[in-house]
Amino acid sequence: MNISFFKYQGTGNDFVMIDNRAKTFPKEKTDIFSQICDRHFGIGADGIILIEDDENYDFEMIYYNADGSQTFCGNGARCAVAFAKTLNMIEDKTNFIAVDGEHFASIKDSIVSLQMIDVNDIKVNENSVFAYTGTQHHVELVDNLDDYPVFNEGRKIRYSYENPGSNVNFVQQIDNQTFRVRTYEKGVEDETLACGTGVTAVAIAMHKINRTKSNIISLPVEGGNLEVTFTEEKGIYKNVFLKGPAKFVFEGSINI
Ligand SMILES: N[C@@H](CCC[C@H](N)C(=O)O)C(=O)O
Repeated sequence: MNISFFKYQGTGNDFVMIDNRAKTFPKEKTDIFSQICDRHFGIGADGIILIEDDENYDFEMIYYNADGSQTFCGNGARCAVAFAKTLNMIEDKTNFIAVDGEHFASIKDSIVSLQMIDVNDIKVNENSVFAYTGTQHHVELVDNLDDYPVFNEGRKIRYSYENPGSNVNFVQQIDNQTFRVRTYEKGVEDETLACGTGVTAVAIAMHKINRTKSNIISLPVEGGNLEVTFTEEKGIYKNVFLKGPAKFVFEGSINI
């Protein structure tokens, strides 16, 4: 079967985007996701996104990690918005639906600002914070992020959470509103260059534990820079926005 695809990246978190409005993509083939995402034998990507029509929203975004598991993806959603615009499904603003609920987003000059779900599932532990931002995130401050063994430590922590586990974000504070982040992603089972739901969890966690009083947080990641803004009311984080670049890389077709 020949499948047309478009490759996008958001701060180096990379995705294969498929226009599945005709519903021809064989989602039921469980190994298709790992085949396509394989960086040697496939196209290579952290995940795959299907764009489908929806009765009540501009589109539905369906996200699969490289191993075929399904969840929400912040950078993937920002890329989905850029892709939907090139498909002429939206103009500069959109309401779309994903596995964690509805999202609003706007796009200007390849910068996508994405509204995330309200965040109220936050647990402060002795040396870490857990936050659910559309998917599971462990957040931990470390001293020297450059030399930190993100893969080995991330993998251990990822499996210390009950199924489906957790993504793991290691953080270094740079100033009173800037936090550098490196993330081990479950479902990719590796460090990625950026994680949108991850930096959202970091921004909220750092506010929650009083590392910052700002509600505009800059988050340098391995693949660029992201920004998270929010309001906080009685411990619930609302109006949470993730902002950063989302770019087309190349298009093609693959025989699978
Ligand atoms: N990179 C993503 C998160 C993708 C999902 C994650 N691997 C999981 O399984 O929870 C992002 O930008 O949010």
